[in-house]
Amino acid sequence: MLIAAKLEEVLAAKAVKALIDEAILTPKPGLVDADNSGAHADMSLEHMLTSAYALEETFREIASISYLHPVNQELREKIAAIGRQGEQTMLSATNGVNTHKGAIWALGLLVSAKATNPEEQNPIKILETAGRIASYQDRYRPTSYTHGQAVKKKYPVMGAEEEAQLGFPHIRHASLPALINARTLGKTEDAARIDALLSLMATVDDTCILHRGDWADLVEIKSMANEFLEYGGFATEPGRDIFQYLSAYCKSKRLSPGGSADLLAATMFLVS
Ligand SMILES: CC(C)(COP(=O)(O)OP(=O)(O)OC[C@H]1O[C@@H](n2cnc3c(N)ncnc32)[C@H](O[C@H]2O[C@H](COP(=O)(O)OP(=O)(O)OP(=O)(O)O)[C@@H](O)[C@H]2O)[C@@H]1O)[C@@H](O)C(=O)NCCC(=O)NCCS
Ligand SMILES: Nc1ncnc2[nH]cnc12
Repeated sequence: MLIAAKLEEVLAAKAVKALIDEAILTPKPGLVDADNSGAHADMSLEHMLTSAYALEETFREIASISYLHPVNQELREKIAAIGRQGEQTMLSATNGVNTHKGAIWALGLLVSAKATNPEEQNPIKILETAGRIASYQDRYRPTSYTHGQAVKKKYPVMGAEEEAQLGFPHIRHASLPALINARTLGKTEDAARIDALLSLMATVDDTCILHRGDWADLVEIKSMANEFLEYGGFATEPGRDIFQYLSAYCKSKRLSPGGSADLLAATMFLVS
């Protein structure tokens, strides 16, 4: 078994690598990538990378506090405090740009889950443990109103919180199988990751999309992402065409699938 100090380093490095791999994956519809900033006027690749590196200490602290810790209310509240501090670290590093709030949440929970039982290798079990941790009430949660809360008042959707509490169903049923299938089919790693991202965009009720856009936008984006996958992705001309159309749609309407991007990073953390 890895000793605690080494485990902290390994898990924090893996979480940061997942954030970097997600940021540099190119092309991505509506998201910041190595070519452009997608639907974002205030965010660049530099913001994403600076934020990722700044968060290493946050993930290390989460791993350290979670090491062999029982899954209980105390653990939930300890990592919530570190996660909230991590959000401040992110905002300081990016001059106030919200690059990774959802990713701190998802990856923070996965780092914690893995550290509670370092022997566990099965991604599904790690997701289940993360779901159990997320299901304890966070009694010190600030009362401030978030975009996710505003969206959930308007539409009957699950946001980032429910996604985690249910053990990340979209990772289990969409991105993890999509990534593994694409690798098995011999696709390049970038093509496999793009398939995984689009499998999330085809299914996730992304509160980032619903906050900037509306229900019709979410339906349209899901439908185009589905078509991309059905056409065989970048391997076919109709697949490439629909990807261009989806990217143009997101950019012209300022729509960003930030929640799907976070879940892709979480997927890569599990099966790097
Ligand atoms: C419980 C929390 C998840 C808070 O949840 P809530 O829904 O209240 O909070 P939000 O502020 O809306 O943030 C949730 C972020 O999660 C991502 N996301 C969205 N939809 C989903 C989904 N269906 N499944 C999974 N993840 C999802 C998304 O993050 C990305 O988008 C961010 C930018 O989004 P947004 O704020 O809307 O846009 P801005 O650019 O800021 O504004 P505009 O320009 O549009 O005006 C970006 O950061 C991506 O990461 C959502 O934003 C949880 O966060 C919490 O309580 N944390 C406290 C600490 C804690 O307990 N930690 C424990 C583990 S560390
Ligand atoms: N690549 C990306 N672009 C914009 N928002 C994001 N949130 C997480 N990853 C992102």
